[in-house]
Amino acid sequence: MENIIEVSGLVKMFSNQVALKDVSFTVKKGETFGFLGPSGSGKTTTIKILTAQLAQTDGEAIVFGVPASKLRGAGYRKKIGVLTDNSGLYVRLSVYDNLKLYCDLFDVPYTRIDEVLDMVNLKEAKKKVISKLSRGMLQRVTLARSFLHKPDLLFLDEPTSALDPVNTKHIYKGLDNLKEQGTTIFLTTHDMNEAETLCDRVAFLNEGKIQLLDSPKALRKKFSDNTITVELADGSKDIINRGPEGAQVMYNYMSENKVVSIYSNEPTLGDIFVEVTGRKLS
Ligand SMILES: Nc1ncnc2c1ncn2[C@@H]1O[C@H](COP(=O)(O)OP(=O)(O)OP(=O)(O)O)[C@@H](O)[C@H]1O
Repeated sequence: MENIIEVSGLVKMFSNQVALKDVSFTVKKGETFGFLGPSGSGKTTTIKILTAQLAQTDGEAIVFGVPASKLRGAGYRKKIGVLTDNSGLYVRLSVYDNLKLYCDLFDVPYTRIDEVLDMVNLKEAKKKVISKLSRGMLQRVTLARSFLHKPDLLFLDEPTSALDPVNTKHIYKGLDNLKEQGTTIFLTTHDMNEAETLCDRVAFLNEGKIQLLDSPKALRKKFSDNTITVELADGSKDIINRGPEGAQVMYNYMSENKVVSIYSNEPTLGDIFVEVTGRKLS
């Protein structure tokens, strides 16, 4: 499968401080790639390098087959969408008028505005002035703007950090839609459920390096202790091993009608991150 992003040996220093020590990964066309790490681990710095807003100190960052630093032309601008905490919106204009400006910039018909506002559940606020929006509403307008022009590659830096669960779910549906249309998504988040829900693969960034990279499912399997917990009718719990011995124990419980519920002890992505790095994600 074609690689849309190829990063190898990426280093970024700010004065004497190392933000990225040695980062390497690839992102395939059409995948949703989660870039996870604790605060200050270099996620935003990586997005800025990949979108030509910052120059790396060393290493390679290739996007669409060219060095990221060369992505400045109008052709590339149309292929890439970016959501960061810098909203880039005119605070005295309405939501609609802001998006109209971006339609003009990207040569997109105004009919697209209602489509993207629908995707972020914000149709009713279209006439509101930006300065009067709540933090969550502002995040949704910024998100709508980031994919207004149907980019091939979308960078989302913590897209749901200010949203309530209903809007978060709505956004997930919208992102699924974009994925179905072939958009490649590079996503940073602190929210491990979000990563599990949206991402085909996740990379754990810590201390300037990638510590793990795989699909959430493969990581959970790799770090599983191969046990399941059985909750019994008397309120007690038994942890049993998978395999023939555990099967016999399970059979006995079942035939004595003692089983209330059974669940797997696979770790969450958050558990795995803590185990590998000894650090919490937020
Ligand atoms: N312009 C800058 N000048 C100096 N240091 C910077 C600059 N930008 C980032 N840093 C430092 O680089 C490191 C990585 O920052 P970055 O913003 O990439 O982290 P992050 O993983 O995105 O964090 P968060 O999850 O809090 O957004 C931090 O130590 C930060 O202080």
